[in-house]
Amino acid sequence: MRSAKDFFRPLAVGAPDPVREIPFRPSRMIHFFDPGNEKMAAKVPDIAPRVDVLLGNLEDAIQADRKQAARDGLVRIAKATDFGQTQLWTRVNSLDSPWGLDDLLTLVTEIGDKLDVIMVPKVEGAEDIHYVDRLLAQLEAKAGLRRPILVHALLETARGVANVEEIAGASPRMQGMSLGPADLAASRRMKTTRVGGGHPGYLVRTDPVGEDLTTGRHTYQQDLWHYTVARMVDACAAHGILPYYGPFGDIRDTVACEDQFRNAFLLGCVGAWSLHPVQIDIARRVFSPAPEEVHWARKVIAAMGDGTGAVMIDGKMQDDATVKQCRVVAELADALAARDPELAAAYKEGTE
Ligand SMILES: CC(C)(COP(=O)(O)OP(=O)(O)OC[C@H]1O[C@@H](n2cnc3c(N)ncnc32)[C@H](O)[C@@H]1OP(=O)(O)O)[C@@H](O)C(=O)NCCC(=O)NCCSC(=O)C[C@](C)(O)C(=O)O
Ligand SMILES: [Mg+2]
Repeated sequence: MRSAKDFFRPLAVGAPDPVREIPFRPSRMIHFFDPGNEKMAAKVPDIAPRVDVLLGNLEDAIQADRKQAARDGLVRIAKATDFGQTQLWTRVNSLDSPWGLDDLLTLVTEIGDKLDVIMVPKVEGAEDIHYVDRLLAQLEAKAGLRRPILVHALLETARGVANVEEIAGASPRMQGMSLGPADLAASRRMKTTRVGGGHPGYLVRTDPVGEDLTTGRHTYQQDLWHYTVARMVDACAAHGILPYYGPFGDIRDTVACEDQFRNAFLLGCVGAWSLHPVQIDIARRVFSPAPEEVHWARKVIAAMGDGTGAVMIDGKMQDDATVKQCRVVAELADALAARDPELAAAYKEGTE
């Protein structure tokens, strides 16, 4: 482990200084697209202003013989597009694949000035982040980049989950983490065949009434991802980085997608992935606090003065801890309002 004194030193001569804090930028939806797919690529100019993050995916879901086309497509699109306030991310191929090294070499050299974050899949431990950290520093120096590219880890192996805290703290570049439920399920030998979401077999049942075991007993489906998301949220919060729910593969089931996203939002995640245009507005709705919540939070903050003591508002006790929760909601609302004029108006209404 590096000494605390060296932690914020560049890892290559001429590389930009690492950031000391991860800036909070709205990232309610990380919209995935295949940069080698002409139909999807053609939609980029329309989609870019509607999403917080646009991610050119090079890894899974891109066929082996289309990897080069996807990489070249991303370079072309990044050079030709003005993304405005929208962040540009990529997911490179895994570090043990035949493509991961060339992805990093090409992208940092060609479009490093446009890329905000590189998502690294199948991160197993701090050693994977250390490898990427040094390589990025070398490439940034070579390309003459002025700001460091940040790194996002995909938590999708059992070993990655076991090492989640050390991954979160492995480098000042660590921007955040997403849950990768499909690979994680396989790695854990879970018996699901889905990409995220629940399963009807994972449930609890109410106790029997009398001798009859079969009737009058309600079942409640449980959240398969609660444990992992909660661990990821704690690891991220402890290291000042941002947690995200990942993909929801049942594109048609917009209702369950919204539920899964909302669970993650309530637990502390700042966003989720959209795999299809239909999921963009779901993520926007879920990861933007409701105007009533924002108005309530501001009311509590105003009533709590210097933030200490206890007061009663609408029959509910408020104190030093509730005002902190309210600040989380109000600060998120301010950050989102600065990006989204419709939200700014909704958050303002009723407060004047
Ligand atoms: C699901 C698919 C095949 C359905 O694609 P489709 O063409 O069958 O759907 P559609 O409803 O017919 O599409 C309508 C229109 O929207 C376009 N379109 C469709 N999707 C997009 C998009 N994302 N961005 C931009 N445009 C899109 C599509 O091209 C079409 O255009 P058209 O009207 O001109 O014909 C398609 O949406 C897709 O490929 N999405 C991305 C999939 C992806 O990135 N998967 C990897 C992430 S999940 C993952 O990796 C797991 C993880 C984390 O690693 C782990 O848990 O382990
Ligand atoms: Mg995966």
